Amino acid sequence: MKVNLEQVNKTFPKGKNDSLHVLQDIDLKIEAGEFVSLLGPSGCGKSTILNLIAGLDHPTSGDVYVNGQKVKGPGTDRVVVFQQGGLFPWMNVLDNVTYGLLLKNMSKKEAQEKAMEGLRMVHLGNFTKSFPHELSGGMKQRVAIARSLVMDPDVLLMDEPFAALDEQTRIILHQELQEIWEKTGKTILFITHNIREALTLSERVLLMSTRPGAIKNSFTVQASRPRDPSDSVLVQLEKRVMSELEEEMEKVLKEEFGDGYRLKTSAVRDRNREHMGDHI
Ligand SMILES: Nc1ncnc2c1ncn2[C@@H]1O[C@H](COP(=O)(O)OP(=O)(O)OP(=O)(O)O)[C@@H](O)[C@H]1O
Repeated sequence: MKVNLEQVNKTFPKGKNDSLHVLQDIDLKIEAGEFVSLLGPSGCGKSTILNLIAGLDHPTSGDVYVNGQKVKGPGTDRVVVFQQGGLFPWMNVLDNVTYGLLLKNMSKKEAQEKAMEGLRMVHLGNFTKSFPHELSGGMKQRVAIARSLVMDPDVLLMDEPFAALDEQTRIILHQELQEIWEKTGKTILFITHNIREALTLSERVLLMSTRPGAIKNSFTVQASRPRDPSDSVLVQLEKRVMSELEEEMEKVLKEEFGDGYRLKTSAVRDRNREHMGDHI
């Protein structure tokens, strides 16, 4: 077992005397080499789970294990790729990717060779001297992915890494990430709001219920790769996931707008398609 959460609860303090129960009794297992997506309505605690695995925060109760070891803080066995790649603007692409390796006391020559390998994997071998401001959003995220991969983490944690990108770029990055996953066999936990994105990329999609977040259902995606969104397996699965996600979204909206609120059932579907460049 690569990642294991056992009965994890997380509560944040809210104001002086109140608290917010964000995660409830989360049991989550990810096998070595698995690509798992975490899908759920806004605020259900997806990023909180990722932060707990990354060791950026601690559970209120329950335990988080990576490689059988209890997570006590951040470690080089786990790397996070965020929505904004967080590149150093004053460093060129090669230096950005080399940076973490030099911190591991690798020689400059070896670090640069490894960085070049990572950059070639994301097809940016010709952009080593460019600075982040000279790159498109998609290229910046590819540098961020290369920077994470060269650290050779056991687990790659991706928190909506493509959410800020345009549709075409996102589709290209989906292809690249699938290739990277197949080539490296990394264990990946990928957070997204987007059903199609989750189904295109993952072997397993975990659907979370609204706050306090719990794992509501797990869907195994058995479509062949490279994935084609029109594959009948994916289309059928998308419908099932969508109807369950709609239930959760309706709960969130009722909380926000009052009990009389009814979600138009097409709204989630249209939003997902719009996100994925499918303007039907
Ligand atoms: N450090 C914190 N202190 C207080 N509340 C927090 C903290 N971090 C997250 N929360 C709250 O916990 C809830 C879950 O947040 P989280 O970011 O994990 O949700 P999410 O499912 O990733 O949401 P989204 O999809 O909108 O990014 C939210 O209501 C958020 O406001």
